Amino acid sequence: MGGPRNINEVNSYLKNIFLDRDIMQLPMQNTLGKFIANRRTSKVQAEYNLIGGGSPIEKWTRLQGKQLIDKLDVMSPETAPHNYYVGFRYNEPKTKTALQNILDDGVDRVVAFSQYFQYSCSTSGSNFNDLYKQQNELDPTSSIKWSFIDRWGTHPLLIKFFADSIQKSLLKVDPDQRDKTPILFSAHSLPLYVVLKGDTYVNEVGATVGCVMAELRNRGVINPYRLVWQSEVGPLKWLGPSTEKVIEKMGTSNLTKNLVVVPIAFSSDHIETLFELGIEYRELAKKSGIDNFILTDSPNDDPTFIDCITDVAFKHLQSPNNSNYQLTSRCHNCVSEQCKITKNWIQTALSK
Ligand SMILES: C=CC1=C(C)c2cc3[nH]c(cc4nc(cc5[nH]c(cc1n2)c(C)c5CCC(=O)O)C(CCC(=O)O)=C4C)c(C)c3C=C
Ligand SMILES: [Fe+2]
Ligand SMILES: [Fe+2]
Repeated sequence: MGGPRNINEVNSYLKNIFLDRDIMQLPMQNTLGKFIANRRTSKVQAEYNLIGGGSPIEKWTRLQGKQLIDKLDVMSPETAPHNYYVGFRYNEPKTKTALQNILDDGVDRVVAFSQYFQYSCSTSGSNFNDLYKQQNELDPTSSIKWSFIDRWGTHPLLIKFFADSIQKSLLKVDPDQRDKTPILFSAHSLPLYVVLKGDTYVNEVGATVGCVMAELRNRGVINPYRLVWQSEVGPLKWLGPSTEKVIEKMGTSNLTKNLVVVPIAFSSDHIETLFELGIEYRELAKKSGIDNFILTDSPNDDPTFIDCITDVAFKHLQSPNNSNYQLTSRCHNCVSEQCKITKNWIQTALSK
């Protein structure tokens, strides 16, 4: 996704999002997309101001990349030296910039590693579509051997990371209330038409939650849990129940005074965790009667998480075709010509 590095980049960042037909299809997209972006700019700028004046997503992604390659050099000397390049979708450093750097460095073997754990056409799919377009333009003779890591939402170390951080958070609840405290898994929502088209994201987020809860049950944790959806934006209908409404109701109906909230679909901190959950919903919870609102840490540079991405990359390098039969299959009702072209390219790239 990427994020604005300062508030002057917010408007162009939002325009890039709302003009991308892979993330949102609007009538008269060129006009309506720009209109929504312009109308949203000052509100979003104020939110970025509250989290330090820009998104920390690049800082975290670079820290993750650096630690990943250092570990890989030791674990997989036969594929060393490893390097990492950051390719964001809506702000610099974009995929085009990353690819230009890759070509300038004379690299001939690249793994496109999506940092979304769960696959959606609106996120990883949009990035792979953009990657196809950029490589077609900058490297038309295909000097690079590509392979792809598209989803890893049930990796055992990812599950361990979330289970550990939930257990750590539950310790912040009084022992007599601890077992009753609800665990609220919150993921970025999708417009309903994307879900109905057959996008696999919702199922994949459910699978992550299922594995985390199975791990916690194994450890004797008996708390109730729910999966809820955050960050709706624009005029479409979105998948619910919404994180905001569930928090409010849990508080006003006196269901609980303690709540553990787990951002389950983000690999690092940014506006959706730091502002929306950490500031906006924390205040809402307080107003609604929830005194103890506990937000679990994002993966960022947590050692278990770094071990997780390293293991995902390591196993992939040993067997690069691992998960790609799923990647080359299309949504049941996908009508995007670009998805078809990209998936054909991926199939061809893999058989090279
Ligand atoms: C799993 C992650 C994400 C999904 C799924 C997703 C879908 C999605 N997002 C929008 C629109 C916006 N997203 C915005 C910010 C944003 N989104 C994600 C992740 C997912 N989006 C992240 C990590 C971020 C934050 C980036 C940062 O701060 O560094 C924004 C901009 C902020 C705002 O205006 O609130 C928009 C807009 C749509 C339409 C969509 C599904 C189709
Ligand atoms: Fe988003
Ligand atoms: Fe698709």
